[in-house]
Amino acid sequence: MTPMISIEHLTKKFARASREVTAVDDVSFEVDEGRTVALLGPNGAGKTTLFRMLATLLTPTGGSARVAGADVRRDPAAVRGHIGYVGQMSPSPSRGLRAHEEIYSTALLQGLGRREARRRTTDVVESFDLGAFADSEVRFLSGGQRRRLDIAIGLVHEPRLVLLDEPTVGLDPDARAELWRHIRLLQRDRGATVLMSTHYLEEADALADLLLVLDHGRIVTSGAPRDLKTSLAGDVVTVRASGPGPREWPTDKLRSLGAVNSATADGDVLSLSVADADTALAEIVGILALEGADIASVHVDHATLDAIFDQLPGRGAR
Ligand SMILES: Nc1ncnc2c1ncn2[C@@H]1O[C@H](COP(=O)(O)OP(=O)(O)OP(=O)(O)O)[C@@H](O)[C@H]1O
Repeated sequence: MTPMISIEHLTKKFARASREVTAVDDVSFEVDEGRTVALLGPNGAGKTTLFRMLATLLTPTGGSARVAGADVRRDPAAVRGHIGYVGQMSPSPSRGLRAHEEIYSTALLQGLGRREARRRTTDVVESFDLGAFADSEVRFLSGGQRRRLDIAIGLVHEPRLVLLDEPTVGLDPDARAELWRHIRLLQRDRGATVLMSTHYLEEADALADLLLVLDHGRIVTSGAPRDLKTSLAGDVVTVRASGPGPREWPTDKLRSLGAVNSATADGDVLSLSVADADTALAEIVGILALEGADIASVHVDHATLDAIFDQLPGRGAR
């Protein structure tokens, strides 16, 4: 099956007065239809440049990018027909247009007939809860309202590939939750493929089934959120003993378990580093029970994506 996104050795250099900047540096990856992929990376990592090349708004300096088999350089019109792109910056509104008119005119521009354009406009106004300001002129909308409108405009023609560059920036918690729900529906009900960038790790964790971490234009790590967390960070299990008296924790036995990376004891407290607490906990508690340990509490700190980010090369320098 043709992948929805196929990128090979994609490179973009910008010529600046004094030097050349390589914004995207020999990036290759594929995304199958129906997946949700999050691009993570610090400011200036190259995320927006990558999106803009996929959206045919920037020409690559080297390598290739294809969307549903269509090449961004050779067949930009076909690429545009497949994608909905919501950039970081809102396009300037057409003078005097109201929110629902802006959506409708975009639907017409995308080649939909009038009746279908009207139906889809009503659909997105409803699903993005834009009713309260659908009749307002676009230039009078607040930043968050404008963001929701941009997203509705990007989705009105029901694209197969949705490109969302930091979609939840500026949204209040309700609007953000609503957008999360929408992204999940896009994937579940319509089988859409989503490529999104975000600075919110919990957002990537909640929505994406693959994370690509970009730094200085290159992919520095990639994988499913759960795999990255267990392989790079791991969970910490803390066990506290109850009652007074000296403790003899069975640290050697615990260390011999495949799932346990390390076990250290300090008085009443035993600390274990494990790849995945959900699967390791039963064995750990089983050994402690066999050894007659008096357990007062067991606490699990699940690995977070922040921990992975802290480990990335050059992280501390920024
Ligand atoms: N039009 C341009 N001309 C020159 N340099 C550019 C241009 N656009 C981007 N760059 C440079 O390319 C690099 C990557 O920028 P890009 O906007 O793609 O990063 P980003 O990961 O999207 O950052 P952010 O998280 O801040 O949005 C930066 O060094 C940026 O200054």
